[in-house]
Amino acid sequence: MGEETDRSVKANDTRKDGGDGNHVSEAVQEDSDVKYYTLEEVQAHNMSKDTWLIIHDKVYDITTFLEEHPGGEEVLLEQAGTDATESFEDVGHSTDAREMLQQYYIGELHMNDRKKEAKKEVYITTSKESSSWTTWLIPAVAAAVVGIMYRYYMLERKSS
Ligand code: HEM
Repeated sequence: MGEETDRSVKANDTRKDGGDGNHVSEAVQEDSDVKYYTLEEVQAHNMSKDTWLIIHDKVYDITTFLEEHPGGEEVLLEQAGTDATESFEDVGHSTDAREMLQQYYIGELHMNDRKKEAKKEVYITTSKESSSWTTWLIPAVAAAVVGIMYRYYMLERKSS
């Protein structure tokens, strides 16, 4: 496994990318212990003696788990070296199964190889916008004032 260790990109190894070392971003420094693997590297581990797969952009070495998998070794080998997120989710694995994943975690899929998720629409609500209670309270108070004035006006007219 020496080869992939050498090729794998360490999160804080920015100098490799031609950086001058002065521009190491804080976000990258935070998880400097995390190991990043390219899709190509993961794909190389596609056999029963050496089985990696990707689930939700995390890389797992499940070689020792193959025989233990309640769903059988076959299904895992079919996914070996690939992104198995969809198949994993399709089965509807239990919370226990999800917790088991941690034991086999070896790193993260490199950012460049991550599937671009459909852009999530993010709505930022400011105090001027609709969620504020003032949006309905002000018209309600205005309507009540107009109603009261109208009643007074009618009473006034009747009495004169
Ligand atoms: C390391 C990753 C995986 C772990 C830790 C894992 C774990 C488990 C566990 C604990 C179960 C028993 C049922 C449950 O608790 O949900 C199970 C069942 C199963 N798994 Fe996985 N699994 C993994 C990956 C996969 C993948 C990638 C596939 C699909 C290709 C798969 C297919 C199945 C199937 C078909 C069953 C049997 C479901 C049934 O009989 O109802 N698993 N798995």
